[in-house]
Amino acid sequence: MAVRGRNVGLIGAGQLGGAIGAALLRAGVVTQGHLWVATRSGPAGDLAAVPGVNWTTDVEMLVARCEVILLALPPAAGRALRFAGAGRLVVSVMAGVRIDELIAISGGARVVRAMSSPAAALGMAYSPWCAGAGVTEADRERVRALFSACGSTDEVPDESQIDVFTAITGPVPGFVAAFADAVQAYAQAQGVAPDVARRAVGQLFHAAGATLAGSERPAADFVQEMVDYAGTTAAGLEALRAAGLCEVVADGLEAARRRCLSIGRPEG
Ligand SMILES: NC(=O)C1=CN([C@@H]2O[C@H](COP(=O)(O)OP(=O)(O)OC[C@H]3O[C@@H](n4cnc5c(N)ncnc54)[C@H](O)[C@@H]3O)[C@@H](O)[C@H]2O)C=CC1
Ligand SMILES: O=C(O)[C@@H]1CCC=N1
Repeated sequence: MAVRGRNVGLIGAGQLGGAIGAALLRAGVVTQGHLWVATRSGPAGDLAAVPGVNWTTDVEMLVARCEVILLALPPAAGRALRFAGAGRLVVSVMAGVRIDELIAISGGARVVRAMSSPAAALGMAYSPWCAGAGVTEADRERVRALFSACGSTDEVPDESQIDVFTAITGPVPGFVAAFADAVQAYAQAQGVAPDVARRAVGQLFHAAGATLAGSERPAADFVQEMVDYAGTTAAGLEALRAAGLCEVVADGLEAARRRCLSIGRPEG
């Protein structure tokens, strides 16, 4: 295993860091006793209940002991951080913090800018990543091992794509919850009881997610099949297209992507 037996340091154990830490331990990518976690105030979140985690508030001590450092702090706190990370693999999941900033934070060149999501706790996150120039092939294997424990993962060639994925796959349930809420509100407006509407929407998105995730086919194929079927759903899909669904979704995701460029910065 590319990471097994090595000390891994996690800075930040909140919504995302806690989910990633739990995923690494559950998958055995990091063995008990080899996970060091730094927070502002010691043991925190779900990880606090996990045996064998080494807790600290001393980032430098964590860095001194660990070969791989995961940064899961808020962007502003991350940008303010400095540690002696030269010679270590540093992997960040902080929104908007660029590779050049990670080099300044860590003092090293083996930096990876990534994105993940709290779905890592379920082993269902999507974790894209972009490697800085100092990252070796062995480092790439370690990054794949870390993020395979969280769900699925891809290396991308251009770090600007990490902003795109911060918008799309960072939040879970994220924008899908907004669509589900609209569906539930429609059902309730038609007289369906809230608990029935909620159960129906939960099952719908569970089944739809499993269908889409279990196929290599583009989602457009599934849409076209329903249009070609020319039944009730086709009428609804035509109405959604006419109302500009794709454009509205793109506008929302673009607003989130643009926010990546400013979040946690003095002007942001
Ligand atoms: N929550 C989410 O759904 C997602 C979050 N992210 C990114 O993950 C990062 C963490 O976000 P969350 O987990 O939601 O934040 P959070 O607020 O839930 O947790 C932040 C953690 O960082 C620790 N921390 C803050 N400053 C620190 C410092 N100076 N030294 C050591 N520890 C420090 C806190 O003690 C806490 O454990 C952010 O950069 C965010 O953009 C990315 C994708 C999804
Ligand atoms: O909304 C946020 O800022 C964080 C980063 C991506 C998902 N959640």
